[in-house]
Amino acid sequence: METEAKDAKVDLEKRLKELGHLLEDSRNKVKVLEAYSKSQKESWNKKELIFQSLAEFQFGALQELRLSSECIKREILKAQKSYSEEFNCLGLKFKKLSVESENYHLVIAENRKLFNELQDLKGNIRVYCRVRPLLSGQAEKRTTIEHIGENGELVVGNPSKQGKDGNRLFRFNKVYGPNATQGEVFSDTQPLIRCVLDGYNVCIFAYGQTGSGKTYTMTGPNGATEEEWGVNYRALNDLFNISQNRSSSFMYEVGVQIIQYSQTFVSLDLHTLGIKTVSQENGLAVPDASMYPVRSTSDVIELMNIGLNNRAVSATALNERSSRSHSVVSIHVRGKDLHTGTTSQGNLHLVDLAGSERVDRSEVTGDRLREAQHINKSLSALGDVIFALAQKSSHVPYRNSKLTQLLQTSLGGQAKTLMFVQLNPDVSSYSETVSTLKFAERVSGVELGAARSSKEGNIKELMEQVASLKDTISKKDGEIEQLQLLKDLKMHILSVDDFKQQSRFLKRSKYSGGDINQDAEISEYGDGDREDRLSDFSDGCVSLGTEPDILTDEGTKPLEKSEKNKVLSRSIRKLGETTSSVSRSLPRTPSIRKTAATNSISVKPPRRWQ
Ligand SMILES: Nc1ncnc2c1ncn2[C@@H]1O[C@H](COP(=O)(O)OP(=O)(O)OP(=O)(O)O)[C@@H](O)[C@H]1O
Repeated sequence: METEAKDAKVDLEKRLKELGHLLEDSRNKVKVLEAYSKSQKESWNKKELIFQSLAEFQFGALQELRLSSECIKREILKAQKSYSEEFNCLGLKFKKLSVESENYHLVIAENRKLFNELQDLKGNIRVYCRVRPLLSGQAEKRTTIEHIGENGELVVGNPSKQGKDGNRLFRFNKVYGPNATQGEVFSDTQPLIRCVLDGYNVCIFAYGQTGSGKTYTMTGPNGATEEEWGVNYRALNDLFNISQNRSSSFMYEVGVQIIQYSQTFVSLDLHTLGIKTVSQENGLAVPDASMYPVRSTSDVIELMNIGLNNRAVSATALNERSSRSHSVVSIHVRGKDLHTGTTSQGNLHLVDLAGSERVDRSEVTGDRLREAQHINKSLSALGDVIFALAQKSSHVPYRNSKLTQLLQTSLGGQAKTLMFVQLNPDVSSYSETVSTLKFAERVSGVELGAARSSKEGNIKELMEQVASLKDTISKKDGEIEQLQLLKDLKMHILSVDDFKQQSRFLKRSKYSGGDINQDAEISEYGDGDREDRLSDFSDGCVSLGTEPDILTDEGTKPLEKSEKNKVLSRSIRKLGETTSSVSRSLPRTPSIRKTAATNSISVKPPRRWQ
């Protein structure tokens, strides 16, 4: 038992020791845990502080946000208010605009008419003279041109006579010196292009000795840049640009015809002249006389280039690239007014004539000589045709020729014609220069007789026309004022209608215990006053669009129909007087007639042209 007790004691001591170790371990663990929890606590405290400051910061930011959102709300309300005010204002302006736009088309039509009249006043044949510069090979030579005036004067000096005795003065509508650019030359032609779109025929010729710059003026130099473009390209560009700008009110169809009068035609008699194209003669792929629909300048240029490349050209001693044929580019424009449905047809003919030449100087022989003689013959025939037509002679030579027919349309009163007279300033060309100028002087002299008399001799007639134009403008102003008044009346009547309704409502509310002051306020606008104002308007005006009731002194009851009609007819009569006096005072203009069979429009020229 003692042994057992000893063993048990040893066991117990052993266990005690183990327990002591365990206790020690636990104490250590407790210490570690305490340290850990302390550090955790510290970190939590730190985090708490951070959160707190963050929360404070966010709270502050929130406050700021709230303030700014209130500010924004206020701003939005303000903006909304100002928007609605602006919308109201815009609405009013829009109303005004819509009224004005109704008159816009009338004003545009009037403007077009006045523009064409202005062109008429300038005469239906204009002759512009262009002196080309001396070319590099001619730089040493002397010029025959002594003076170019601002108003179309040109003085040419005879190189074989000394001093002023050899000088000769010519007068044209305009003379361009050697430094004139292609753009400057076109600027005076430009107004005529608009006429084509307004249904007129316009014919632009270039005439002059070989090598004097006809092709340069009409087309430009070979491979021309946009700056160097001649009248043809610029005219087409303008034509398409203007038609594009008018596309909201007009629809245009443009067709092009290119006719090359080849050199052989002159050997046929001009009597039997048919349109012969190079293609028909040489089997080349060039446009014939049929019409090609086109949509843009480049379409036309493409066609013209094909024509140009195949134009009969050859070198003479005077021009290394001389045109041996007449070239006519005809642009046919059919327009339709989208508002009225009326149609019009205008044509633009661009004619580059073959150069005239003195056979001995151009050193041509054989076939070329025959050709030159034919060209000269055809140009002198052209002169005869122009004079016969311009002088309204009953005997027009070469009546059946296409060129004569073209000229007939151009000079016969329905068209505006422009002739570029080209000059080579070189002294050796003096005699050709003088004969060209004499030809041009005859052309401008014959037909411009009328135009010039309106410019110089008949200043009185011109003054009268200007005065009547001014009169028309002031009448138009009056009309606009009337229209404005009508608009005001309409607005006024609408507000009176509102007022009527309001008044009825308030009267009703008076009996049902409405505000007496309000009624007193209403009666201040008394019916008599309203009637006065209305009768002021109804005397001078007629209603636009929907017809408002015309009020009697009861204010609410419309006038009897007959009475109303009386007021209206009085107003219409008054307005009619204004418009008829406007139309009476309008100067003579081409009248547009609708032909029943074709439903197309023919433009009757003013009498001065016939
Ligand atoms: N205003 C100008 N500025 C510069 N060069 C010009 C001008 N006018 C003509 N020329 C030049 O003069 C030469 C002859 O011009 P162009 O071929 O146009 O004459 P043309 O009258 O058409 O001749 P033709 O009747 O023989 O065809 C060309 O080399 C052309 O480039």
